[in-house]
Formats: sequence, C-alpha cells, structure tokens
Amino acid sequence: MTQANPEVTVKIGGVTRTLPSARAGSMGRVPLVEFIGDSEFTRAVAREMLVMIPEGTEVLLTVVTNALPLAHELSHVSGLPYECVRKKRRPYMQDPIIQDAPSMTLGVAETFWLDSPHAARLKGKQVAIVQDVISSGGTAQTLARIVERSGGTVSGYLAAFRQGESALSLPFKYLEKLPAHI
Ligand SMILES: O=P(O)(O)OC[C@H]1O[C@H](OP(=O)(O)OP(=O)(O)O)[C@H](O)[C@@H]1O
Ligand SMILES: Nc1ncnc2[nH]cnc12
Repeated sequence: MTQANPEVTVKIGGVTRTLPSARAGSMGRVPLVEFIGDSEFTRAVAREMLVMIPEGTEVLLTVVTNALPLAHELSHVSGLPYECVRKKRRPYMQDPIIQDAPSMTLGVAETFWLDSPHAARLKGKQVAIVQDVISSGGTAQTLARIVERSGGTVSGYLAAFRQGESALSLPFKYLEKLPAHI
C-alpha cells in the first residue's frame, strides 16, 4: 500500500530531521528542506559542508532565501566572506547585475540581482556557489553566470542536498541525496 504524503528522514552531523512533503509546482510533492528558523540543523549541515569547499576558494556566493542561513554559517565556520544575490530589486541598488533565472523546480521563473558593490567583491576571486538544495541546476547556472559577469571564477558548486537526478551535468558536491518525488 502506498503511504499518503510520506516523509523523508535525514541525519547530518548527528542532527536528525524529518522533512515534510510539500507540493512544488509541476514537480509534484518533494521533501521540503528548511534552514530558516532551524539554527541547530543549519549549523550541523554547515560543519559537514566545510570539507567540500574547494582549495583556493576566496568567497562564498549564495542566493536568498532558504540557502542564506546556511551560507552565513558556512562563512562563520570557514572564515571565508560571503555574498548573497537577491531575488528583488532594492531601491538602494546602484547599477546591479541583473540575471534572469530559468523556471526552477518550484515552477517560478525569477530575476536575480547583485548590487555593484557586492559584485566588485567577486572580481578576480575564486568563488564557491553554496546552495541548500540543487534540483534542476538552474539556480546554480544562474549564479555561475553572475560570478562570470562580476569578473570572478567559479571554484565549485556545493549543496547540502541533491534532489533527483536532473542536475547531473554540473560538477557539484553534496552531502545527501533526496528523492525527486515523494
Ligand atoms: O536547482 P534548482 O531547480 O534551481 O532548485 C534549487 C533552488 O530552489 C530553491 O529555491 P526556491 O526557489 O525554493 O527559493 P527560496 O530559497 O527563496 O525559497 C532552493 O533554495 C534552490 O536555490
Ligand atoms: N526540496 C526542496 N526544499 C526546499 N526548496 C526546494 N527547492 C527545490 N527543491 C526544494
């Protein structure tokens, strides 16, 4: 008998979480990863991700929203600075890099924004892209394009979780695999 809305349990760095099943656009139901509001899990995951940072990395780059606490914590444990791409234009932005992101896993096409003072901190730097979940790889590719447009070089792609198989063409590292659908 198939179970209605099954859950997925993960254990990372000694911390166990049961991920609820959530409906995600055309993906159907996926195991929902939430770092926001969960500092214990975020810290445990960041500590485990530390060894995944490629040698020579000078800056971490992430995008709001759910990956932000993870990148913040990874910055703290690694001692590396981080930058964060926005998904909304803010009134104080000056000459931002504007990059359209493809329709992503959750079915929402978005525009990414990186203000020029932050883009300047990627120039000439080895930049590791940090994500909570990598699914289609669309977010990773969009962030890589922003690194390139800022004059930096991508040193690697790091994610806490890989969901499904569709991001195979990107050379990323991850801690745990999640099913594409539950
Ligand atoms: O590999 P992809 O198919 O691009 O999917 C992965 C992205 O999807 C999620 O972001 P989401 O759109 O849920 O935004 P949020 O973090 O603002 O909630 C997640 O945080 C990744 O950034
Ligand atoms: N499993 C997941 N949890 C949170 N955000 C996601 N975006 C794509 N897949 C996701």
